[in-house]
Amino acid sequence: MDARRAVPRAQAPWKEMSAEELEKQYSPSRWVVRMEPEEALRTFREKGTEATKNAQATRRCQLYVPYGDGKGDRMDIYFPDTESEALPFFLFFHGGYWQSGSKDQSAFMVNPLTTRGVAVAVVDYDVAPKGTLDHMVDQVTRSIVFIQQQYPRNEGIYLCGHSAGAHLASMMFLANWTKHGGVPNLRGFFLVSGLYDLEPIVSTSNNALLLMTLEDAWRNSPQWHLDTAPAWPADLACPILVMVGEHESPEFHRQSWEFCQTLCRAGWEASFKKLPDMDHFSIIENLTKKDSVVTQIVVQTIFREL
Ligand SMILES: N[C@@H](CC(=O)c1ccccc1NC=O)C(=O)O
Repeated sequence: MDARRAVPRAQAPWKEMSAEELEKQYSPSRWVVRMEPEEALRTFREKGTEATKNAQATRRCQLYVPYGDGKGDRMDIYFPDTESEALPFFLFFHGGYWQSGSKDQSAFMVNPLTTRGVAVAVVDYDVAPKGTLDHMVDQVTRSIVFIQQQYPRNEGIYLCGHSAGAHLASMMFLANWTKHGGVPNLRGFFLVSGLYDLEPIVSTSNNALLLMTLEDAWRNSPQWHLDTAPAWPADLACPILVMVGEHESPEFHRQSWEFCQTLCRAGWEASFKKLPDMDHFSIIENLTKKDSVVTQIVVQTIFREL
């Protein structure tokens, strides 16, 4: 084999795929083994909605908190029973390919985390077609600065994103915090089933509402910009967990693995975790259970840091 051809091929297997195969690789529900795709999506929405209703009925919370002037700049904050502002904060950014999902169906982790003394903020952002990728990245940045300003005594801000939300959280490695008026006390990242190179998605049906150009995809792909990112004021030792389910497509595995390697090369303390038996949706559904592997990983990471 010609070695000069072998290298780029090995780096971008998706470039060799048919349109049909690419579409399948970037359709997470088609890789779920425990049920049919439609049922997996419906179950995920139902469990998220139920967990949110339950969280709002049982926890001390503030709903529709504005983190900016935009109509969509809203978050729900859930608190532990202890009346203190010196808490760790866990910020969750939902998935849905930047075009669906909302805070109202995403409060999966509230009960297990607030019980352990962690405040949870579930953040809304303007999904497409209303919002562009750049706007969503800006909203996520502002939501984090807002928490830092509201709770300056926090014991660490932990970001968790699922899928498209993991992408938005990972864009924070490129953020210019001084421009946004404050350096947040970021202490850890949980990147679940995320996308870090958006170029393959441009030519899939996921782009029909998003309408991102190749240039938008490039600008918003942390995989390609970590080396040249502005120096980060936060402690580089903060843990980053890059997680993916066993039952996800080879492209989702590759995206997580390669991003984790890029983070490590850039000096971050990143680790890759393939969760056995999990798929794109069950990973997050398991955050409702205090004893699940994924909840344990989150809790142990937060409390090891404190
Ligand atoms: N059309 C997608 C839906 C999807 O990917 C998704 C749905 C809910 C929450 C996260 C998702 N994925 C990425 O953001 C699928 O085939 O599964």
